[in-house]
Amino acid sequence: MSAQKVRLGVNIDHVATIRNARGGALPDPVRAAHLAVEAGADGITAHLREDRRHISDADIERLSKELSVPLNLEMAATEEMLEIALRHTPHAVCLVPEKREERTTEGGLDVAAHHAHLRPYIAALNKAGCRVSLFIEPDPVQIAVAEALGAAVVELHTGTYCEHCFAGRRKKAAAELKRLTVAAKEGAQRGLEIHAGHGLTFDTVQPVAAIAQVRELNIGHFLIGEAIFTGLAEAVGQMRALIAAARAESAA
Ligand SMILES: CC(=O)[C@@H](O)[C@H](O)COP(=O)(O)O
Ligand SMILES: NCC(=O)COP(=O)(O)O
Repeated sequence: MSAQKVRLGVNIDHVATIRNARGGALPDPVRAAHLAVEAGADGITAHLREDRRHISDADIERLSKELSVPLNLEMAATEEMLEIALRHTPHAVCLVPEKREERTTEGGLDVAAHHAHLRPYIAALNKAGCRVSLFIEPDPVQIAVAEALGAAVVELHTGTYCEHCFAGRRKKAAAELKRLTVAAKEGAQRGLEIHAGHGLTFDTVQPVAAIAQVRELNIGHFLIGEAIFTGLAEAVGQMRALIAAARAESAA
């Protein structure tokens, strides 16, 4: 059986984190985006946070104008962000939960709890031609609600799986991987496109890439960190190769 390709979306947020540490223009996250594309990224992901701690409005404007690959704009489901998304109409909008005091995204968006707010919000994005993705936990209720809300895509949160891996909690990691696998199957059966991401590294990516229904992985923090040591092109190329190998092996 031939393996279907898993797209790699490179998240460039943390190039902007380094830039913002000094308040100037360097390093330029848009330059990193172009480099990632040259190295084989199929798309670019950028999270415009309410507090603008990394990606800025100007970055989104430049990415929207300059990219030759799809832009996946991650954002909280606020009125301010809706206005920005409708102005730029990126290829995809991924709705994520956001807390100002968190260090990073701590889990999936509870689409079941927020369905009344999300229904018209997603409809407005769909109407504008944006492909709506919901960043959720690998949970059957969340999957069912995502479908009912009219999202085209769910991005399954892999952060818990990665944390268990790093801490050496092998049984818990295996259980979380199972949850991801079951959720991916359930989502695909409901007609949703399955993406996954958060916290993935060279060591954790392959079991997730091997899940048959996964079509796209979004990876950022690790790749930008690895780029310090090997360069971004090498880091992206190595990640691409690991994903392709895992996919080929699972299809064999
Ligand atoms: C939603 C998500 O997983 C990404 O946005 C990622 O977390 C990078 O952004 P932060 O590091 O600011 O959370
Ligand atoms: N949605 C996940 C993403 O874009 C990248 O997350 P991370 O690799 O920076 O943790």
